[in-house]
Amino acid sequence: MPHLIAPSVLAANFGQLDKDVEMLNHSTADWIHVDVMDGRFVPNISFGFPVLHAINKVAQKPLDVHLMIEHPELYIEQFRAGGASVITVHYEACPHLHRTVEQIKATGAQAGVALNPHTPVAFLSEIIQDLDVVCLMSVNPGFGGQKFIAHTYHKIKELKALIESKESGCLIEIDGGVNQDNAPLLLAAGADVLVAGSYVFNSQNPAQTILDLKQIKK
Ligand SMILES: O=C(CO)[C@H](O)[C@H](O)COP(=O)(O)O
Repeated sequence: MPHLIAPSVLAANFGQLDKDVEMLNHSTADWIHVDVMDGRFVPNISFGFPVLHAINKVAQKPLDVHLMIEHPELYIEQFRAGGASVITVHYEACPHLHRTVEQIKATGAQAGVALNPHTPVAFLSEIIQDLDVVCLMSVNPGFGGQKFIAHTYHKIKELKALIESKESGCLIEIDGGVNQDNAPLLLAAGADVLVAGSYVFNSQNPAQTILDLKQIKK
């Protein structure tokens, strides 16, 4: 399967979010990654429902909604109603992860689970068959523009082995500090979806940058 590119609108220009989403519509981006932060699970606050609705009005690509929030189970249906196609919750925020994953799937959305950099891949061994996406955080969540953490490569390999051993069809998504230098190595290690925020939106030509990431050979 060709890899997917999911630009993160956390790094978009807020004065022209609608124009940036229009640009993504006409680009080779596959998904639009929306980071939701609550100021509790992570030390930053980003989008809530009104912004998600505004993005969804313009977006013609699936919205990949990443919930960096405590108690995500309280809001799953609202995020789905706001246009989320993929809903990703954090392993570290979900004591009843199986129930929360079932709740996401019951809405018709694809279910993702994100792991912080320090969380072992093996913690997903009993739920990997139920997941559509595993998002490996390659920075500590909360902010765009951080430095990529290199031990992500070995987590990708471990996750790939777990997915194969359990015959799961889930995708491996990498989020944080992705750029043209590390993207080929991430894909070679087994990544399927690359989230990129500042690398795309701070570039001279974001659509071309997305195309360049898309055209990397595995
Ligand atoms: O939200 C994030 C961390 O919580 C991500 O880093 C963001 O989705 C991507 O931004 P960047 O490519 O600038 O790291």
